Amino acid sequence: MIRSALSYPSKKNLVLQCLRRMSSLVSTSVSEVHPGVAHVTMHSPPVNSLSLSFCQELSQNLQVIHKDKSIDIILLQSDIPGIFSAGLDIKEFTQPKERLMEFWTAFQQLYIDLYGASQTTIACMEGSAPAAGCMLALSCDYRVMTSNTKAKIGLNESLLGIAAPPWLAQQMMDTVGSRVAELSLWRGTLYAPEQALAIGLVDELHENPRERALELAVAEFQKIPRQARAASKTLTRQKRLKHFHQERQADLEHFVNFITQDAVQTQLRGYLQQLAAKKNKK
Ligand SMILES: CCCCC/C=C\C/C=C\C/C=C/C(=O)SCCNC(=O)CCNC(=O)[C@H](O)C(C)(C)COP(=O)(O)OP(=O)(O)OC[C@H]1O[C@@H](n2cnc3c(N)ncnc32)[C@H](O)[C@@H]1OP(=O)(O)O
Repeated sequence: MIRSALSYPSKKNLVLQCLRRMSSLVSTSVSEVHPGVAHVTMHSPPVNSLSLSFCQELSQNLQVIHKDKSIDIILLQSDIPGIFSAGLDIKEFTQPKERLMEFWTAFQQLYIDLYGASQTTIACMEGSAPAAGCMLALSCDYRVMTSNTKAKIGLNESLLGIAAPPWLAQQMMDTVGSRVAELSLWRGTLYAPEQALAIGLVDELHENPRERALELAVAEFQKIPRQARAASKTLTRQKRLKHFHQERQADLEHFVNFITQDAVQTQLRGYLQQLAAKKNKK
């Protein structure tokens, strides 16, 4: 589905046009909402879970935007009410080895494309962001979350019988500090907005995260010279990315070995059943 949210007469932008054509196939759309500011909107019902194709598409869109010098701020959002992203598509974890490898490689690439973006990125969270949904938010430079207490954010992997990969755990540590991250990781805590703000997992709460993110982008962030924003990001993220590239293959092997264990597969099937049971009770 294509979003044509061009709300002002912008100059012809071939890259964005190309993105819109690509986006018409699947579940992300890109639109320029203000000069230099692009919305990347996730719309993969019911819950924006990150399947192989969704990861690949989001990455592709980000890669095209990275090359577009006219865009210097990306606002990542969802158009599904109450949901930012439910994290990785759990059904992907039960696939054969070849597919698991492709899936994890696409997820790693998404991390590189979002965390490593030279543009300023803002996560506009109007709903929940568990696990890899939280990874998307942590990879952005700034996080605005709804104040609606139904929304939750955090790394709940342990409750599925798995653990976050080291690079995601590191993002959490970098954001909230080692001890809070450590407790959050083993407890699998999902935080309500006020709690998330209190520990620094999000930067702001707002009734309307999209409106606030656009205001921040235009009134505050665009006033800081673009090259200075990008250089500051490099200071804090380059070392992490370099390490990630060195460990990427080992991370892939570790994931496949871990996720294919019988005990882990049993836990994951149980978790999927819990989700289905919860839905049937509604
Ligand atoms: C050191 C070891 C390293 C090795 C690494 C190993 C593993 C990788 C580890 C970590 C990386 C990241 C992992 C993940 O992201 S795992 C996913 C975690 N996500 C969740 O736990 C979220 C689960 N979902 C929910 O809590 C809720 O659905 C929601 C998001 C709060 C929304 O609630 P709502 O009430 O609106 O919807 P429903 O619950 O009714 O769901 C609707 C529909 O969607 C299906 N669904 C929900 N979430 C997922 C999902 N993540 N994947 C696949 N499907 C999902 C749900 O089952 C319903 O489906 P149905 O067919 O019944 O309509």
